[in-house]
Amino acid sequence: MRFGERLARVVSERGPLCVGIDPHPGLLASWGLPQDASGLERFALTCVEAFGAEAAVVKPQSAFFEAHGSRGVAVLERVIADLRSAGALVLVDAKRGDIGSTMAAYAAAYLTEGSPLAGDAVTLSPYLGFGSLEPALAAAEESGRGVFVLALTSNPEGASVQRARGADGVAVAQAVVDAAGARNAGASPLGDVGLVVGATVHELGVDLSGLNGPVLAPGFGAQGATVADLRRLFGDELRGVLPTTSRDVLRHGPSEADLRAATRRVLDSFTV
Ligand SMILES: O=c1ccn([C@@H]2O[C@H](COP(=O)(O)O)[C@@H](O)[C@H]2O)c(=O)[nH]1
Repeated sequence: MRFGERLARVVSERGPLCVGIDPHPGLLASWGLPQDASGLERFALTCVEAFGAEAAVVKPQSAFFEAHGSRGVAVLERVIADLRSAGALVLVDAKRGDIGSTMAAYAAAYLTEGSPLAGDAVTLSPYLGFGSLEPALAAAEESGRGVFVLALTSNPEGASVQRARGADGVAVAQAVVDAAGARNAGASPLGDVGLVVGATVHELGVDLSGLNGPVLAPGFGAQGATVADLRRLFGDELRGVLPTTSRDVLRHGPSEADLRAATRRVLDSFTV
């Protein structure tokens, strides 16, 4: 089954929430864990136990695993496998983007069946040109996986690039939306090429009506966005919108029960 189909199914079963696993050094400290790969592993596996069977999508942030070197990457590989066994879709947040020939190697790592770093989807940066992502888009299609391409990121610095207009007058972010929509044309219920649109942005300023794909909306809690922002940006019809939060749930650890309860509270806030 394609990624868009699997996503629609798991969201209908579990609700529209993505929870991030972001093992910040400060969180390791507040959970009473050592600042090494063993602390990282304990942190991440606690998350798997707490919400791997709750959240529709879980998003390990690759940077925090890479920061621990090869042992950290080995932990990420285990986390990906364990989350998939728990029934969550795994979105590896690695924000890869490079010239096409190098993208092919990233595609082999993150989007190819049998690779230990391949979850269900990966985040990509289109700022070497959307066309440079072609090897990843092709690999995702081939293996039934998905991608989430940065369109409007949640950080304030993103606007200077993403809101800029090309010679044709079209904003860079709108061009990304349109390119993603073209890849998703005709797919049902959702295409496999999603976008990242931060819930913190002041106004949407792009037309998502032709996307026909999922939208990952980061920025809740720690970055200040609220459920009201979600409705303001995307309207009451949130089909395909996947709010994501990391620290706002993770600060409730290390108790698995408290992490699970926080996950449920956040999900309820989106669905009431
Ligand atoms: O525009 C973007 C794209 C990705 N992120 C990532 O999401 C999480 C957010 O963590 P919080 O603790 O909920 O702030 C993090 O991994 C970011 O790298 C984003 O925030 N904005």
